[in-house]
Amino acid sequence: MKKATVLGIGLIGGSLALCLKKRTDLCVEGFDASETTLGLAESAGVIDRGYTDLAQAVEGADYLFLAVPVGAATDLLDRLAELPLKEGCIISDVGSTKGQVVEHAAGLRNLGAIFIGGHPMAGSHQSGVQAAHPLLFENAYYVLTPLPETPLAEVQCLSRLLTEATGAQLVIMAPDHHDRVVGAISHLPHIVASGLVNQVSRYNKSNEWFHRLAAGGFRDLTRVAAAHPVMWRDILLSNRGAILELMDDWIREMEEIKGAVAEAQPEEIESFFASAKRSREQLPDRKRGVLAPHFECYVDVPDHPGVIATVAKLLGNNEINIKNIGVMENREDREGILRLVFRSEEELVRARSCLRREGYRVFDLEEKQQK
Ligand SMILES: NC(=O)c1ccc[n+]([C@@H]2O[C@H](COP(=O)([O-])OP(=O)(O)OC[C@H]3O[C@@H](n4cnc5c(N)ncnc54)[C@H](O)[C@@H]3O)[C@@H](O)[C@H]2O)c1
Ligand SMILES: O=C(O)C(=O)C[C@]1(C(=O)O)C=C[C@@H](O)C=C1
Repeated sequence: MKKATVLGIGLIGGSLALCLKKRTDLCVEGFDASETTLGLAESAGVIDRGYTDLAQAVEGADYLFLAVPVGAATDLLDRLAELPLKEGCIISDVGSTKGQVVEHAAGLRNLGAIFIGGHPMAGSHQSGVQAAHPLLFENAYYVLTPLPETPLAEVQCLSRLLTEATGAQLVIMAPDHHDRVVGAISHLPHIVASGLVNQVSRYNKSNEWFHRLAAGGFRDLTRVAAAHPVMWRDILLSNRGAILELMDDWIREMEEIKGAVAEAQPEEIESFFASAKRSREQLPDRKRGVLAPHFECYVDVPDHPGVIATVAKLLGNNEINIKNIGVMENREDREGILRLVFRSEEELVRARSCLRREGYRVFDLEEKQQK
């Protein structure tokens, strides 16, 4: 039996381990600095076996996946280069930045394995193995960043394994291209969200109404600011070049709108919002992509345990099979939204009317985006 070892069994490593365990016939082992994490992961069936000893964890492995904060990934690669890895072993990672780790791996003479950078474009503000989920990467993009000299056979082999295990859509990109694009759509927005939270929190120290009145808009806009500070520290430190350029552009963008407000220019202000509205509405809908499940609906549900089972049972009793079920997390402290996917339009139509009969509010994708 072939073996994959995931190094770092947190949100992403745990989710990947679950994917590999559920959808491939690999033996899936784990390495983590925390014994408690390994114990949790073993007892929840996330990994077959866990180790705090790196040499034991990677011995005989056909695949290694580094899923630690990006600052720790380069150290781990150095340690791996000192160990006898299995001939032909493929090493990948899941880090949010690619330039630094890919360059570091290429510079390691004795790595004794093929390194191919990777980054699943799905995640959450949560962390730790408790938040791991086998459907986390379903339909998401999953970027691989091989170098021109990386053997094609290994890229194809890794790509096939990840497609089968995660249900994600694999794409190939150059590391620096990845870092600029992801810098703009993930890293800069994270800085802006955290900056907003810090600014309001300073005001709140002398007047508690700032936090009390923080409603849907502020909460939706800043959800990601609750993420793990170490992970984000490492992301910023490993993508400094791209992030500094993006921050300059952001400051210019703010200066422009500040100027329009200062000069009381209604047309400029309106055009600032109008162009943002147009672009926001044109953002591609991932769920309508190549892997698109077309027969889906969304359901408002109260945020209490057992609600997924209740909905699944109701549909099951009416002989409607759910192909996929997921909880959307974008509305903190309010009722949740379940996303239900069916195999046919006929099942979708019957599910809608069955749920509505029971008093659930059911809506489609466009309505969900307006919420
Ligand atoms: N969270 C997201 O949304 C997201 C999405 C895509 C990619 N990523 C990337 O995935 C990686 C992991 O992020 P996460 O959210 O799963 O973090 P996490 O905090 O949930 O998990 C990290 C795990 O690594 C372990 N660990 C840390 N340093 C270690 C070391 N030196 N040796 C052994 N174990 C170590 C921790 O004990 C923990 O179990 C990061 O590189 C991050 O950039 C995160
Ligand atoms: O959804 C979130 O909470 C995330 O922060 C996920 C997110 C992102 O910014 O989109 C965060 C970092 C990863 O590298 C990839 C995905």
